[in-house]
Amino acid sequence: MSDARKPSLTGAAPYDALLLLSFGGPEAPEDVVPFLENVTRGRGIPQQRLKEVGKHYFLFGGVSPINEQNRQLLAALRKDFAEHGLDLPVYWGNRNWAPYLVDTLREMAADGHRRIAVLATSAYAGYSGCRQYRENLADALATLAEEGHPELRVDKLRHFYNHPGFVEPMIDATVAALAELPAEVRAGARLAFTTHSIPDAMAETSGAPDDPARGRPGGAYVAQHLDVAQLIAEAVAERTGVADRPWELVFQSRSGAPHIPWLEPDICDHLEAQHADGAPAVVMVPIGFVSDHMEVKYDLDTEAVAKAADLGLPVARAATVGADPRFTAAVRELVLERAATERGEPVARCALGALGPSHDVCAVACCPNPRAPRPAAAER
Ligand SMILES: CC1=C(CCC(=O)O)c2cc3nc(cc4[nH]c(cc5[nH]c(cc1n2)c(C)c5CCC(=O)O)c(CCC(=O)O)c4C)C(CCC(=O)O)=C3C
Ligand SMILES: [Fe+2]
Repeated sequence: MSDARKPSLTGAAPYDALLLLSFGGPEAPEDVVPFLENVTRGRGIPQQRLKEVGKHYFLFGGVSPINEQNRQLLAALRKDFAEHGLDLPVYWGNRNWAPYLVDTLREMAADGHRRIAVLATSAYAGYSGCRQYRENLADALATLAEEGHPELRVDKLRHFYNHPGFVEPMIDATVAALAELPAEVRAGARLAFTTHSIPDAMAETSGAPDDPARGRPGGAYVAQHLDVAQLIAEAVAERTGVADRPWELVFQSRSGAPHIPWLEPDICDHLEAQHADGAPAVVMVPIGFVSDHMEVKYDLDTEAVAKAADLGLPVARAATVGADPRFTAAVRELVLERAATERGEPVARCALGALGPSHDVCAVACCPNPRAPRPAAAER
């Protein structure tokens, strides 16, 4: 640990609270349709796709695992902070379901909080994972200002995709998933790193205009995922002694109209191609997600697993980070790091891989809204 880092990681001032900001999901069958309406309002998702996605939720009793996972993360963060003497209350609010962001911010204001650090449960750059959350924050702040709290300030913490507290648990999970495969296919098993597909155009413009990850094909979204995939593949090679295990970044959970290009290949097409190519087994590693929510439970554990069974291709799926203690420690470090920065103190930023630590404050032109420009919070 560098000298610049140690003395500055002493307190959360100027922050007086942390907000865990997430997607939200339905918790009962009657929640499913209103939830999907919240998600897709004004976003041009075909009715047919909505019906289809509704079925995924009904298959699980209308309950998405995401809220329970966020409750667990919230509890784990509170425990981690308490154990490390960090006296910083942690709140939770969502974009698409209760507890709604605006209600949580109202509660935070009523509790006297004014300067709020925000952790979005999305590790990478991009409109859906970053800017849209900042637009949601701007909307909520506007409402709170009308209600007599114009003084609230929110700072979104930097992208954590390349933080060791996010990457290291995924390395362990990949090694564990390999061990679940029949012994005879383990050494030959290939890795399929998966993330949410997004429209090509959204991927192209993801990140800051001056981001080192930009200026090459794919934009920041793909470049960041490739960096993480490379890190995990290298570490897994070292841990398993298999040096040349093939890996690829693939995509899942495509929605949107068929004529609009989204990132490919899809995981199911990829499994088919791998099988045809003679792959003895595939481990799916969902690096795009922080918990085993519906995109993982349905699109991978249900749909992709069924596809693999049809093909007779052995597959295993690596766990997501969830509430791993290394991840909660990383969140604490990110809060303390940003707090020190805001106080004007020097601080080293922890990051693995080739791209370096991400920016603290997004540029106004970061990850542009694909539909129409809208105000976003936490930008310069
Ligand atoms: C990049 C990205 C992440 C990863 C980053 C992050 O984690 O934030 C993510 C996460 C999630 N996406 C989720 C659910 C949905 N996403 C949808 C639709 C869309 N996602 C998109 C992108 C992303 N989405 C996009 C470009 C659309 C098209 C419409 C639009 O431009 O907005 C739809 C509509 C129906 C459909 O699938 O077509 C649903 C239901 C859930 C909750 C799961 C649960 O309930 O457990 C989570 C965590
Ligand atoms: Fe999504």
